[in-house]
Amino acid sequence: MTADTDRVLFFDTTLRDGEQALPASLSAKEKLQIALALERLGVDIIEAGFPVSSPGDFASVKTIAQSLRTAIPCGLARALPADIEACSDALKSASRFRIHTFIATSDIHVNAKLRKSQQQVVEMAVAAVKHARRYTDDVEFSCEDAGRTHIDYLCRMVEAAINAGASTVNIPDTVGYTTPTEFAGIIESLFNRVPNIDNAVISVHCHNDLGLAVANSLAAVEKGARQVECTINGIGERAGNCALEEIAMILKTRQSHLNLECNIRSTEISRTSKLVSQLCNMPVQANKAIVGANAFSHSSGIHQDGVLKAQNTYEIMTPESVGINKNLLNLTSRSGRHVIKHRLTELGYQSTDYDLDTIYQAFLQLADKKGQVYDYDLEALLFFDQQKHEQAYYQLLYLQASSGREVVPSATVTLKIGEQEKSGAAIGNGPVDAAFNAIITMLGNIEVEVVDFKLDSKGQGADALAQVSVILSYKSRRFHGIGLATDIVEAGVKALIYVLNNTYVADQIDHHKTQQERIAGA
Ligand SMILES: CC(=O)SCCNC(=O)CCNC(=O)[C@H](O)C(C)(C)COP(=O)(O)OP(=O)(O)OC[C@H]1O[C@@H](n2cnc3c(N)ncnc32)[C@H](O)[C@@H]1OP(=O)(O)O
Ligand SMILES: CC(C)C(=O)C(=O)O
Repeated sequence: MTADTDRVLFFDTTLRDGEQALPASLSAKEKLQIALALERLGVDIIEAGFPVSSPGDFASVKTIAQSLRTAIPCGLARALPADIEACSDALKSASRFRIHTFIATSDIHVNAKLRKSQQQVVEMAVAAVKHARRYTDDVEFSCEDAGRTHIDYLCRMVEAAINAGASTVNIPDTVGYTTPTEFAGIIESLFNRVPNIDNAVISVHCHNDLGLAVANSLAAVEKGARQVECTINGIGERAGNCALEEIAMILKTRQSHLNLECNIRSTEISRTSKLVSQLCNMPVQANKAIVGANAFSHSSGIHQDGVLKAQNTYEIMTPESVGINKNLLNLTSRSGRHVIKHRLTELGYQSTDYDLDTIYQAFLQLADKKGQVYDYDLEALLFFDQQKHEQAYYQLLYLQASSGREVVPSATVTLKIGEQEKSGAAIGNGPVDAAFNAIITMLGNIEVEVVDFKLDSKGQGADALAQVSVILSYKSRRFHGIGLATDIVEAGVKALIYVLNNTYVADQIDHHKTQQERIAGA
């Protein structure tokens, strides 16, 4: 395969380099599922495995080779006849396929690992490429650890591999050692010094040991490399490989600057990333570029306001472009009024339904306690609007409750009742009961009876808001009140105070009526 000058080929090695580093191996069915997803994503070449390594890998490379329609299947082989033959056997049912053979070229690897001379390694490389060419025209040769290889020897290797028939020559930064300028320099030197370089596509395969895999791949592409080897979510040996989604979105987002194209259908990125993450049991960090849970979410008021006014203030690409439905505006204590209003509008509330400042203050208090505030929290705040009792007759000033195994539950409560402050303490069969007993004792000769108490969780998880609903019997009538808090005891006490205020208001109305009747009767 040859590359257009302005097109970068995507060689995905999720199933080979990525799979090497998994905590548990993938089943053949899972590998096929990933291969088909990669094809749908628009990957040009899929490295499906290392056929000589095990019967299982051989079989799964074979199945993938039989199943792909547009992507070219590829297998990896050391510069050894048996590896190359296994590769060819696994791939040969495909109408076209690539054999990828490699040998290390850095002094460290040649001397310490291969224990051969440079001349022997060149000879092995040439023999391997020629051997692979017996089975296919599409042969890729890699100079393992090229990033740490002396440039003169690297030029010699690349020239020899191309002469032997390699149509793609890959320059791996196997241990992620180089910096972008250095790596760009290596690629530039190869283009300047290798006489037959135009007869092959130059590829790069960068590892992420220093977090530079994507930067190094981009630097190489800017110097003329036209194939990038990458993996979904950047998985791979040690710190992983160049992340496909990142390099693809760089090419797309900065197209006018780079003038390069690729076949990747970016709207498939999110789906493919999730599939690989799930099947490989490799969670994606939230702040990972492109596919992290936070990649298209905004959490601070100034950003949220900006994005609501014009999305491109804080988004250089749209979530839709990578297959994500829409951005997320997280409600936290760093959020501002604009986003609260926006979210309430989305939830169907009109600005006349609430007082924004009041809701915002309640939201901040909750956000400081909870961190993230969800839609259901916001609706609960709006609906129950605890603030309306701020000037009420009964107000909660202090609450402390204790309970536990082998502990007698007790509570201390301070209330403002009219103009007076009153405190009380009591025990109960639980902390809520103790707090209720403390309050009811403080009421003196006002006789109330709790006839119903219901506890509900507003939201999911252990940090959900507690919502308590209390029905009180007072003067043969029933009164209802609701309380909402992150703390169950506080929610209960708030509900009781709410309902006590209702009884107080009822008394006032009765008193007013009696007075009116007296005036009318006089
Ligand atoms: C940079 C990379 O990611 S390269 C790919 C790495 N991936 C893998 O290794 C996964 C698949 N590997 C395997 O299943 C096994 O390692 C096998 C089947 C390939 C080999 O297994 P074994 O024969 O038991 O050898 P082992 O893995 O212990 O050692 C590797 C041997 O290959 C040699 N070797 C390493 N690379 C090459 C190469 N490119 N060409 C020829 N020989 C090589 C080593 O020098 C060593 O040889 P020695 O036994 O003469 O010392
Ligand atoms: C086999 C080669 C391409 C490799 O995986 C590496 O050098 O990291």
